[in-house]
Amino acid sequence: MSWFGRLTEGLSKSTKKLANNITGLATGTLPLDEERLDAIEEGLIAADLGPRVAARIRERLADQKYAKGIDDDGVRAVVADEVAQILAPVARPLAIIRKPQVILVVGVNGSGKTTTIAKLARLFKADGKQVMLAAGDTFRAAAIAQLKIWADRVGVPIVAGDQGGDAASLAFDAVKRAMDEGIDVLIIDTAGRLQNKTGLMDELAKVKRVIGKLDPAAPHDVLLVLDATTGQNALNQIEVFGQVAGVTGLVMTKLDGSARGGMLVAAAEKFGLPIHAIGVGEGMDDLQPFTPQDFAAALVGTA
Ligand SMILES: Nc1nc2c(ncn2[C@@H]2O[C@H](COP(=O)(O)OP(=O)(O)OP(=O)(O)O)[C@@H](O)[C@H]2O)c(=O)[nH]1
Repeated sequence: MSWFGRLTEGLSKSTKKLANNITGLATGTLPLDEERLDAIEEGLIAADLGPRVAARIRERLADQKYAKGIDDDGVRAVVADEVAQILAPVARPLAIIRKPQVILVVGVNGSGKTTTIAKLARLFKADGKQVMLAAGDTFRAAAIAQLKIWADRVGVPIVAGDQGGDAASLAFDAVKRAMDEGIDVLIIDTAGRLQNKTGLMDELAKVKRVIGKLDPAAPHDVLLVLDATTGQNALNQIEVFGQVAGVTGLVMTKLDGSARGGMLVAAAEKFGLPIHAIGVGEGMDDLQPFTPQDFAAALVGTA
């Protein structure tokens, strides 16, 4: 199946929810009165697009241009167009422009961090880059073991230590090795214990400080992996990790398991952070960069 096909299929729960919320509110040739505009705005909020995006769309629908009336397809077209406009500045693949480019990957446990690292490694490798992984979640033995399995499957080297080891010194060793071995992209996993915010903050700050000794500009990217099924909670995570780790970009996983895909639009509008890739399934090919128009058309069902 094509990426667009997988995107459409993956987003189907979110599309259905959005359609249910805004269909039948603009029938006939009547102008959109306040009541209908209210209902559409509420429907968009209930589909997780967030109050600010909903208000923007309402404003456009209330525009004089539509005074003669608009039908459901017309409403959908406006929603899709606005969504595409909001996503346009943030839908950006992660560009590899340094050598080595050091990417720190953060996020709570279970968000899809490990598999995202593997999928990104595969994408970069397919692009001809030399990729290396570092098992920086030294807190859990399972995280180290999992990342080793993925490194093996993707066919890239990995720097790993023992459980309980110092994440910063492991990251330092990995950056050093990447420099010595002419690696293009180093992807460093990190622990995701959000429940212990101070510990996490200290650890991430130390990792950044220590690798900064080898390359003051490193890490060049701090990627936050978010689980779309967590809805509003994902927005909170952007705030918390933004403060703790200085997030530079997002990857949103599990859009296929969620009816809350509208949240990606809310996140884009609220934070303006680049969204480098989205995940719409468990398969290795199910994580990809995306185009705003395709995402909007798939989400709103105008494709
Ligand atoms: N349906 C679906 N599942 C996904 C997606 N991305 C990741 N997963 C699954 O989510 C589960 C958790 O992913 P991991 O990569 O292990 O998550 P993690 O954040 O590293 O979790 P821990 O290793 O437990 O910290 C796995 O079963 C993945 O296959 C996605 O886009 N869609």
